Amino acid sequence: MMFIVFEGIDGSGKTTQAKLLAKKLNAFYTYEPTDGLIGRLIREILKGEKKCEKETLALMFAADRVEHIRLIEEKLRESHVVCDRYLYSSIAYQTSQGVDEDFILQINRFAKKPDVVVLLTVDIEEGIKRLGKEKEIFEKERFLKKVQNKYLELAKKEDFIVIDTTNRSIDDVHEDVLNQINVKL
Ligand SMILES: Nc1ncnc2c1ncn2[C@@H]1O[C@H](COP(=O)(O)OP(=O)(O)OP(=O)(O)O)[C@@H](O)[C@H]1O
Ligand SMILES: Cc1cn([C@H]2C[C@H](O)[C@@H](COP(=O)(O)O)O2)c(=O)[nH]c1=O
Repeated sequence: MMFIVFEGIDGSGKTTQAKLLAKKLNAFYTYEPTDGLIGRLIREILKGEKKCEKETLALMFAADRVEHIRLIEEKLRESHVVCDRYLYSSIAYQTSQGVDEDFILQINRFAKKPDVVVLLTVDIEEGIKRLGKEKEIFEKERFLKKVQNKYLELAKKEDFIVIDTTNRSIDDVHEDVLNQINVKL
């Protein structure tokens, strides 16, 4: 069974594409931050309702992931798993916040390596337009530019599938995802 991860900046189309792929493969769809105890607290911080140090937030994402990996491993016994954000979100977003990369890698050293990572990119302005009005703390143009650059750096090192979604329909991107995943397998 395959563990497939979707990554990309806010508004790049991850949730849309991860759900379409999961449906196509009859796979289990899941996401981070999770709906668990720690994931719910993280979402309050992302909305700006609560505040903490950036290192504390990095630790919370890692703790949420520890819990999540149990579920992923259980599901992988019976089906493919498609995960909307994972470890690479921590590397891209938390280093862009100024957290030390080695610290992030250390606290995530338990993380199971995915079989395939699909990085969706988008023109930053288009991505922000797709998100509508309610903004979370990371949904700012300059910050997302930095995050996308970090993702592209990781993509080269880790051999991700990279698909640009700018000015492309959801169906067109979905076709591309299917074709590129087939090539990888
Ligand atoms: N290729 C596309 N063209 C136009 N709109 C799109 C495209 N893909 C997704 N959208 C729309 O953009 C919005 C955000 O999409 P989606 O939730 O999939 O992005 P995301 O990357 O998961 O965002 P976030 O990280 O903020 O959750 C949705 O309204 C979705 O329908
Ligand atoms: C897993 C993870 C997520 N983030 C950030 C990225 C996004 O801005 C939000 C999650 O929002 P989404 O709309 O559900 O995609 O959290 C992060 O900074 N670090 C992480 O590890």
